[in-house]
Amino acid sequence: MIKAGIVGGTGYTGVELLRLLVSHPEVEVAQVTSRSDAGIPVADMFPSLRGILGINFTEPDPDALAQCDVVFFATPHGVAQSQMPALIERGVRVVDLSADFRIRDAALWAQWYGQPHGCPELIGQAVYGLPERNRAAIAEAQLVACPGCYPTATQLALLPLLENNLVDPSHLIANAASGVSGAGKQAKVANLFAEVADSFKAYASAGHRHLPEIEQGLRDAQSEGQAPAELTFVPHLLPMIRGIHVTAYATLLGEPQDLTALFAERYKSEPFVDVLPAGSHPETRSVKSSNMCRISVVQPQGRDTVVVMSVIDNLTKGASGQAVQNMNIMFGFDESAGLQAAALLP
Ligand SMILES: NC(=O)C1=CN([C@@H]2O[C@H](COP(=O)(O)OP(=O)(O)OC[C@H]3O[C@@H](n4cnc5c(N)ncnc54)[C@H](OP(=O)(O)O)[C@@H]3O)[C@@H](O)[C@H]2O)C=CC1
Ligand SMILES: CC(=O)N[C@@H](CCC(=O)OP(=O)(O)O)C(=O)O
Repeated sequence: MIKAGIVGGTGYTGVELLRLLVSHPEVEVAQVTSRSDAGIPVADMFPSLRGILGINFTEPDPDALAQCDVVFFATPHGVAQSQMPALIERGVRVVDLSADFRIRDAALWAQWYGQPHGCPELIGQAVYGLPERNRAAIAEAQLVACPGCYPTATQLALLPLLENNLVDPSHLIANAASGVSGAGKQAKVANLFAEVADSFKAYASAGHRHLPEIEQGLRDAQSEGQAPAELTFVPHLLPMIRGIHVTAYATLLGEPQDLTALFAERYKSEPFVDVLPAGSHPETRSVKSSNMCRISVVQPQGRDTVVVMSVIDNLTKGASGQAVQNMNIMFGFDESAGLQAAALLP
């Protein structure tokens, strides 16, 4: 058994980590932090954990967290940058769910996140935690930067096309839609029930902070000599709690081929990517509370366009489930340990 700590245990990704880790066969949840609720039993805030987890929230304290084998940061951007170095120094392995270490260029990070990077010296150590691309490096890493929710769904939809140089990389498009839990638990008028429950809108269409992260991942997958991947990315807010649906569009180069078969071959050994039969339309409810990404590929007849749809749960494969998957890889556990549950339907 390893001891795990969670910094930011009261938020949406924090409680999703708790849900997954309390039934993980190799993990004891040893510390769960909250500055606002320190001293309160975790199960008082989350009654679904009554009788399952008997510890209290604590203040984030590096000395106490350093007793853990792994610490998850489920905190807003900027927090891991300041609190993580004390743990890295002491040999603790860290899985960061925030965007702090996802982008390799500190200046680019500062530009999109509106603040200077607080710990540029650790960026080079961080491994981008998309197992479908970086499994071997994740296994060796001390610091894993989990991908964002939109970047997970979008990259899994487009990577096979770019890895095989099958599409024009300079005109990629992704329309994405997320449930409201993607915005986190902190109170904001824009996320009130009456503001979101009966409406649908795009946001950040001129440039969302996930764009540089997605383009970095897509460019890493390209072979040398190709024009760098450029994406038009438009996120939308869906009137539901959890789930992401991405529809990606690209222009095919070369002769037509069976792209569903190509995607199925690419992901055949992946425990958490399911390529659906051609003509399917993946539904967010088919992945709700599960770590699965479901993908379908459409080739409209007589066109040189390919459309790829992908769905994930933003809190599971888009955040905490992928964080647990990364921990499993880092510690040599079965990659699916604690993650086998099927989706909640309907
Ligand atoms: N929601 C989602 O779908 C996804 C979120 N993420 C990322 O994961 C991270 C967490 O997101 P989410 O759970 O939604 O956020 P929430 O706002 O729901 O929760 C944030 C948590 O961090 C704690 N916290 C805030 N400031 C500090 C601080 N300075 N030091 C220590 N703890 C702090 C809060 O507790 P307290 O204030 O009591 O200490 C709270 O528990 C974010 O970086 C987010 O962008 C990634 C993928 C998807
Ligand atoms: C609906 C909503 O607001 N979604 C968030 C993205 C989700 C998220 O938390 O982003 P990270 O994965 O980078 O942490 C947003 O658009 O900023």
